[in-house]
Amino acid sequence: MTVKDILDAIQSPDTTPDDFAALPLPESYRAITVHKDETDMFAGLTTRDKDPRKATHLDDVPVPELGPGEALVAVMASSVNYNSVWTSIFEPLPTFGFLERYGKLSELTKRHDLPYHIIGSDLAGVVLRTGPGVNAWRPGDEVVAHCLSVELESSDGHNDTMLDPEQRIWGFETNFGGLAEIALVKSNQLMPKPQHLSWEEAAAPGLVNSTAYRQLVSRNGAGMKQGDNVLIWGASGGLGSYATQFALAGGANPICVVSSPQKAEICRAMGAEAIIDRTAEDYKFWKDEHTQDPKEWKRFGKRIRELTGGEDVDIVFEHPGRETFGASVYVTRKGGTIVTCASTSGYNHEYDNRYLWMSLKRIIGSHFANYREAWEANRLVAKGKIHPTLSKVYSLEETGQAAYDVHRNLHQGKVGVLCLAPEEGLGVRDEELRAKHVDAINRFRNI
Ligand SMILES: C/C=C/C(=O)SCCNC(=O)CCNC(=O)[C@H](O)C(C)(C)COP(=O)(O)OP(=O)(O)OC[C@H]1O[C@@H](n2cnc3c(N)ncnc32)[C@H](O)[C@@H]1OP(=O)(O)O
Ligand SMILES: NC(=O)C1=CN([C@@H]2O[C@H](COP(=O)(O)OP(=O)(O)OC[C@H]3O[C@@H](n4cnc5c(N)ncnc54)[C@H](OP(=O)(O)O)[C@@H]3O)[C@@H](O)[C@H]2O)C=CC1
Repeated sequence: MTVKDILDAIQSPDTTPDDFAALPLPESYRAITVHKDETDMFAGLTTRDKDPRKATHLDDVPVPELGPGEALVAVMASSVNYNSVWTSIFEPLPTFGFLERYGKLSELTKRHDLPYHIIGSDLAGVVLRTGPGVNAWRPGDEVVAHCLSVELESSDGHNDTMLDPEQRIWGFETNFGGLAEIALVKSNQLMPKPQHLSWEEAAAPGLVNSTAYRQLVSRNGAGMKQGDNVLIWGASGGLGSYATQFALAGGANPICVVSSPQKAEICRAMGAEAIIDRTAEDYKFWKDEHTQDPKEWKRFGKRIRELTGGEDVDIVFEHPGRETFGASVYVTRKGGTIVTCASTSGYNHEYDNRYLWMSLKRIIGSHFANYREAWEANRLVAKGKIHPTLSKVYSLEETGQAAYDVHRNLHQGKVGVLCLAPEEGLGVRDEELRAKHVDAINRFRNI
């Protein structure tokens, strides 16, 4: 039995759930990994010069043992997220420390502590096997997986599963991730695959869509409402392309920050009107490595007021971090919210706290999404209200290049990866819904 037999079963319209359940598992499968004995390979290089193409490998790995509450999924397609960039440049920490810590939790979690880390936090595919105690899913189900892994043995996580002390991001802080032909997930990561999308389209939104939903829409995040002015950094990037769609679909007014006319055009095509090209307008929030320039914050704020008819922003959707955070705090309106989920340009932020406390602003930390939030975000995709922002698709062998593109900000929206799927465009089950939205689905393609 090889993965090819699994692919044949998936591609045959006659395969029944019982047939899937009876398929023997292969001994090994191909997966994108980083290696524990290579975590020092970039010593002395700047972050920019660390090259994911050098650290990622395509390895044959054994199929992991399936535990209670878990599922093995045949991965048709995945996508590159920035967390895989972090893993593959070993910043801010090598992810093997996370695997070691997880491995200490129980006999079963020891499986994750390996000298290789199979990365990737998105997938679209087909359930192959479910472990004891899984009743909601069965072999043959076409699924996507969100990336929240929780144990939920402590009471702490039972109001909001993101607060579980054993909360981890699958494929980043756990092993057996989605950039592979087979993945191991907990069954409470599974969600129905949107039927009008191909495998690679369905795999693209997952992580960023769920994150943007919690960060911007959910009451656990900024709780955006109709009419809010929302400043969105990187508005055509991974997170930003979903934040922009949520703002527009929710009756808010996105102010989209991008770095090229091409990206400005994509935002316009999504329906945004207020757009700032940060490169053309040449904002320099930092005079040097240690000193910010409040005059530049003010120039940026004036530009926002020009675009909004004199209003300041209710919400800033933050993730660039150190480079932009001072400006983000400054331009937020009295009583407004800065909601942050990342620090791409540096995690030691500086801002003038007078503008925070005197104007009663709030900074909210947000991280991924709980199952319910991920489910709601996926439901919006399945209903054709939010669309994938897939621009380019790579083969599994080319994942290093795909991660390099994201690291160097050469990409638009999301970058997809074909795992078992032999070509793009497969897996669409609802042609009618697709036809209704096909232009929006293809908006980011090949630009
Ligand atoms: C979905 C996609 C998401 C993304 O893309 S996010 C972007 C990518 N992710 C990242 O860049 C994050 C990477 N993660 C990290 O950098 C680290 O993960 C953290 C800095 C977040 C945490 O570091 P750590 O070393 O795991 O945690 P500590 O809090 O420093 O814990 C170490 C020891 O310190 C103890 N400790 C924690 N809080 C306190 C406290 N308040 N007072 C005293 N001690 C404390 C702990 O218990 C533990 O102890 P003991 O080593 O003995 O187990
Ligand atoms: N905590 C969580 O749950 C999550 C955290 N993240 C983190 O969020 C960050 C962004 O992820 P994602 O959106 O997928 O990445 P992308 O690279 O796809 O998009 C980010 C965009 O931000 C803009 N940007 C980058 N650097 C700067 C800067 N210095 N100043 C202003 N704008 C900048 C760029 O847009 P442009 O050049 O057009 O301005 C870029 O396209 C990453 O660090 C990632 O790890 C992501 C998902 C979940």
